[in-house]
Amino acid sequence: MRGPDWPIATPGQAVGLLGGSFDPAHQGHLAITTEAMKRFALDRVWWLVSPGNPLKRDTPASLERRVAHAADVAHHPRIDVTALEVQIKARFTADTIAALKARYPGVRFVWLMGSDNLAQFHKWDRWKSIAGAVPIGVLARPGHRLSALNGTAARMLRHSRVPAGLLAQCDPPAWSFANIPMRSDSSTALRRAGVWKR
Ligand SMILES: Nc1ncnc2c1ncn2[C@@H]1O[C@H](COP(=O)(O)OP(=O)(O)OP(=O)(O)O)[C@@H](O)[C@H]1O
Ligand SMILES: O=C(O)c1ccc[n+]([C@@H]2O[C@H](COP(=O)([O-])O)[C@@H](O)[C@H]2O)c1
Repeated sequence: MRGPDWPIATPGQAVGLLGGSFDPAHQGHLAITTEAMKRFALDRVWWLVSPGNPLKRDTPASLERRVAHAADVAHHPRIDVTALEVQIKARFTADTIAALKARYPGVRFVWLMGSDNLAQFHKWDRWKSIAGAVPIGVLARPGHRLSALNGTAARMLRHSRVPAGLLAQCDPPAWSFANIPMRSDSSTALRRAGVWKR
């Protein structure tokens, strides 16, 4: 885990950004990250442990605890666990992406999300400008495949769908859907099972 410093990326590198509450991080996060690296040809993935999802009402566990636990789960040489949105002072993804693109010119950022988030994407703040700013890699999640592919965002962006292997090199708007072996892990289930207490 990198503390308050900034992760390293050099121009031309393809860096996936997996934003999330990570309340707590789980094996599903790790699995989609390693699949995303392979399928979307990413050099690294940064986990952005968010101060709070603007669409969620519940208060998550403390950021410090979530980051520390995520760093334990993401034991991988090409994953950086960060709290960059605190450093950037951004709550909305559109602002996070704008700040990272300004700070890392020439780095090819790809926004990653599970397909549950694609189904909701049209409700995000400035979602069209996000789609115009970075390629988006979507990873299949149980129960959210068809709803995502038939949802508002997927339909409006239907002409921008590209093959997974080309995604990171495409200029946005560009998105790709990876039909990975699906995993049922979820933070909600871990909280409900009492494995993680807020
Ligand atoms: N099992 C999974 N399969 C595919 N994508 C996943 C999976 N778990 C999490 N994701 C994706 O990882 C990102 C971060 O997820 P998040 O931290 O909210 O975990 P979560 O398990 O979805 O949490 P919660 O149950 O609290 O909503 C989101 O884009 C989410 O869609
Ligand atoms: O910017 C938005 O409007 C927005 C709305 C919903 C979710 N997000 C981001 O999507 C990521 C996944 O959120 P979550 O809480 O489902 O893990 C995380 O980085 C959030 O900040 C962003």
